[in-house]
Amino acid sequence: MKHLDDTPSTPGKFKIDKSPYFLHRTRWQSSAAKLAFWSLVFLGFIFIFFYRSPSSSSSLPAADPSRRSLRSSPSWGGPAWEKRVRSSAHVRTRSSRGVSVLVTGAAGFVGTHVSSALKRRGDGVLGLDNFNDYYDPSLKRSRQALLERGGVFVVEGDINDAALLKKLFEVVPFTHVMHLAAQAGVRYAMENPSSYVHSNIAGFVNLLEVCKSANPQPAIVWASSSSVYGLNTKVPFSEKDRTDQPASLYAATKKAGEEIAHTYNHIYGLSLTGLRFFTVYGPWGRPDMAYFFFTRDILKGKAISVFEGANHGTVARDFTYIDDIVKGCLGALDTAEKSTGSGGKKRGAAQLRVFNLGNTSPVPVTDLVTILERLLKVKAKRNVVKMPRNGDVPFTHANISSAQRELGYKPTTDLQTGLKKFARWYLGYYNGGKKAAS
Ligand SMILES: O=C(O)[C@H]1O[C@H](OP(=O)(O)OP(=O)(O)OC[C@H]2O[C@@H](n3ccc(=O)[nH]c3=O)[C@H](O)[C@@H]2O)[C@H](O)[C@@H](O)[C@@H]1O
Repeated sequence: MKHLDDTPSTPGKFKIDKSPYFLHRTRWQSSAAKLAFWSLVFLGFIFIFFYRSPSSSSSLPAADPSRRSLRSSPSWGGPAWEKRVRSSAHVRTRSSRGVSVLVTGAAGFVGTHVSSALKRRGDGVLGLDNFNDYYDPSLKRSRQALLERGGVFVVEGDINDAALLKKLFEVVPFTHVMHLAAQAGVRYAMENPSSYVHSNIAGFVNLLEVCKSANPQPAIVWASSSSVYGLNTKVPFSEKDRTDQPASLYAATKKAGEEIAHTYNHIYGLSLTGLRFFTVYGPWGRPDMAYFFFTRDILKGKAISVFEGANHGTVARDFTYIDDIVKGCLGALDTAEKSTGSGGKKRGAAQLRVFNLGNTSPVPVTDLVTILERLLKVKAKRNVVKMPRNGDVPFTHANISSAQRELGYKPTTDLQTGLKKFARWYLGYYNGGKKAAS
């Protein structure tokens, strides 16, 4: 699989296979032939309906409510589907270290990059994504198309769908789960709080329930967030610092995830590693993030709001480039110890870890805008406004010594270099900025 930076990425460039075929005109010789034809079509429909119906491929009783919700979700199941699942999750590397990973949120920004990196090195990867419309789903579909060309099948489904998750574990004994599916975004939590509870808490618990019962249990690496440091003022943020003052509901759900991870590790022996990502950016990124929509608005000539802190204080972020984050994720998977339970029973103490994955050099948001202006060759229309009370924190700064020591994590991309790669991708994907991101 090619590296994601090098991939031609304009949505219009994805070619739909158009196999040449010919329509043969058939002259019906008799009405008996017509009758036979339509009877066959009818029988074909009946066969497809029963064969592909999930209810025919699951052993759960019909009264199970999770199965009812399944009826409204996209269809899954059946031998052809299982074959695709198995083939995508098949380990191709000759090394005995090859892993078979279920990546949730695979059509998301980090999920696409991690899935692609795992596949490139020969690991088995199966993606799962619900393709929700928090941001433009066509970007997620483009990422999916990219992954599928590289041999990664992305199953369309939700982490709250227990029957689907169980089925996936029945088909593939995943050694690892890379759990990246989440409701992201700090500010949106004020608009749609329940979506955070649904994905980041209920969905996570549902996934852990299935993992704890799986035999063998997988090791789980999952995305926490730098936002758990909340109102902490001690810098740089270390994993030992307090995280009991979240400033947003988003942060609170990620913090809750860390506590939930502790519980499942303690009771069931699940091996769990949480990664606190620090403002990840790069090609194929998230349109809800500032660097992304600043780029869109600068190119459109639209004014952008640049936040400042109290008393004209600087607002800064420890922006971290996606390739560095991917290396951290792979380091976490490679050093994850096996879970110790089986079939829901703990047999010994299991690994429980949390790491900062940041860049260790915070950059003011005003500097981010200046770099974008230089790269896009367009002057931004800046409105400097007081940071609204919407869950944002004034600055982040990671201490990464723990990840360095345990995962071999060493970020190497500064903001200037990373944004250059992002801008190149953005201009290619959105046709020189003429086709604006939504
Ligand atoms: O590191 C993290 O844990 C989090 O990083 C980002 O959250 P954030 O750092 O707030 O990233 P952006 O929303 O892209 O904001 C970046 C900076 O731009 C500022 N900003 C944002 C929006 C705006 O209109 N103007 C503006 O100046 C923000 O205050 C912030 O300092 C992600 O959106 C979260 O999902 C993630 O968990």
